[in-house]
Amino acid sequence: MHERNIYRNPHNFAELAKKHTFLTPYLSLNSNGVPKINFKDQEALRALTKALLLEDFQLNVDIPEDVLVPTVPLRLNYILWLEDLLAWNNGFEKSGNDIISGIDVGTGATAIYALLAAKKNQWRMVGTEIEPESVMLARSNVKQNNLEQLIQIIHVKDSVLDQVLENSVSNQYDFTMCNPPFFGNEDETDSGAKSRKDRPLPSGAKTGTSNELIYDGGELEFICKMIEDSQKRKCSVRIFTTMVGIKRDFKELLLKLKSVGVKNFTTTEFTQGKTMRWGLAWSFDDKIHLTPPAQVTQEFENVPTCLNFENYIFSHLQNLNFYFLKRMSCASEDSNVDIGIGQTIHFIATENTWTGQRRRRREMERLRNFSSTAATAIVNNDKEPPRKIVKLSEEVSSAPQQEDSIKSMECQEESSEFTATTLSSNILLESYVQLVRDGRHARINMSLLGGSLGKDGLNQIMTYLRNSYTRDSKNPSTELYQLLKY
Ligand SMILES: C[S@@+](CC[C@H](N)C(=O)[O-])C[C@H]1O[C@@H](n2cnc3c(N)ncnc32)[C@H](O)[C@@H]1O
Repeated sequence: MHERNIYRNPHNFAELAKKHTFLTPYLSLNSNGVPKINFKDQEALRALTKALLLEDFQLNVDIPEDVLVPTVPLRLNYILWLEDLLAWNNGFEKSGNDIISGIDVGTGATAIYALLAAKKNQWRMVGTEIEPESVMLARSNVKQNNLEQLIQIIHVKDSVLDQVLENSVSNQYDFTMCNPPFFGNEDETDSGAKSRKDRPLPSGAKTGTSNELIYDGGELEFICKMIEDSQKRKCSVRIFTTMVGIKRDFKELLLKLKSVGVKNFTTTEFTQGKTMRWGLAWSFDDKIHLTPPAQVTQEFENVPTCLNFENYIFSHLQNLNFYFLKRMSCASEDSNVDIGIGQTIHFIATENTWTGQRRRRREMERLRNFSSTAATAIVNNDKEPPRKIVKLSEEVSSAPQQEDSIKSMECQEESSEFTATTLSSNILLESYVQLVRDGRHARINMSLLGGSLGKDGLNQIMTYLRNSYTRDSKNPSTELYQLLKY
């Protein structure tokens, strides 16, 4: 189970039933006198799902008889994985009204994924569904939870992604998700040999109408169609994902991805008790992270409260002639990457201005002692990159991110003109730098986005920042240190 899944520890059914009394009739005692639920009883499963959604997500959901009863822990695993995928890409730098937006293909009568995503993360969701009855029930569940602002349920005809993405624009959706119909025909839905062997049913009761569970050709065919559709609409969605129920389907699915030109894909495992499912994610954008990006972290203790640490580090990076694409304030206690409260800077380095700094400083020191005129001449010959300490205005540190990015770029030296040619020609390093300040404790977390230097480059810059800070804190009369005091 995902490490953030709140259901990692066993449920306390007695406590749950005290608050949600409709669960009480389904409780019995095991041999140790501990309350248990019979997961093979569909009614009990339905009551448990309703109680968990109410208790943990304040979602009031109707699950009519004979429709698939979604198990909450397994569904939550998928949502948590999507959170990870988004966090590895810094949430695609959303802010304000520009919120995360996803599609749940085959949302079902309960619209469970759309409801969880909207309620837990305030993501904007479109749920697609082919069964008219399920569309009606899903809409009613959305309305009942006052989530119409965030969730739209679309009735699709015979299409997997084509119809919902028909009039979409570039990057309109951050992700798609899907729990595909599992079976190829009616016979397979009997919990007979084939289904047990290929896609073991959850150890609980078999629930769901035939139409919900069957697709001609089974999940393999459904996901292959989804992959084909994704190629046609590759610009509309950043990350396509689906659940996979039969492990051996991966072989064909990966071949299918290759056949449509996908190089960037990943798989994951979802487990809930004895039930095992898998996740498949792919993107046509090779810069999107589907696995955690390389990271380098440095902690700083006893940072003087009078020092504006974020601006201090930002100024150092600025003096290295980096290009700043964006600067964002972040306050995400709940975030997947535990970054607390602070700032994130997205930068690109196209020239190595950070190594050999100590040698340059010593050289300068020596020359200063020798003769100021001679020093100027020799330093110029040494092609010392232009240095300018920029005092950042309060406005820059607190302004909304779009303006930040422009202002940050305006703060650059003239020599750092930001052009597409420079960028594409020689990117040494592209990174997010997260700066977190908590009283006298500070943390810098750098995540690699790209560039020829890779993680080595991150380590070099972190060393440079650590050494600069150690030096400046021993000698707080330095110009930079003074300028960046509150
Ligand atoms: C296994 S159920 C998943 C339901 C729900 N998402 C869940 O996880 O509990 C698959 C759903 O996909 C729907 N479905 C089948 N073909 C579809 C299509 N082409 N487009 C959208 N939904 C489809 C079925 O009606 C069913 O509700």
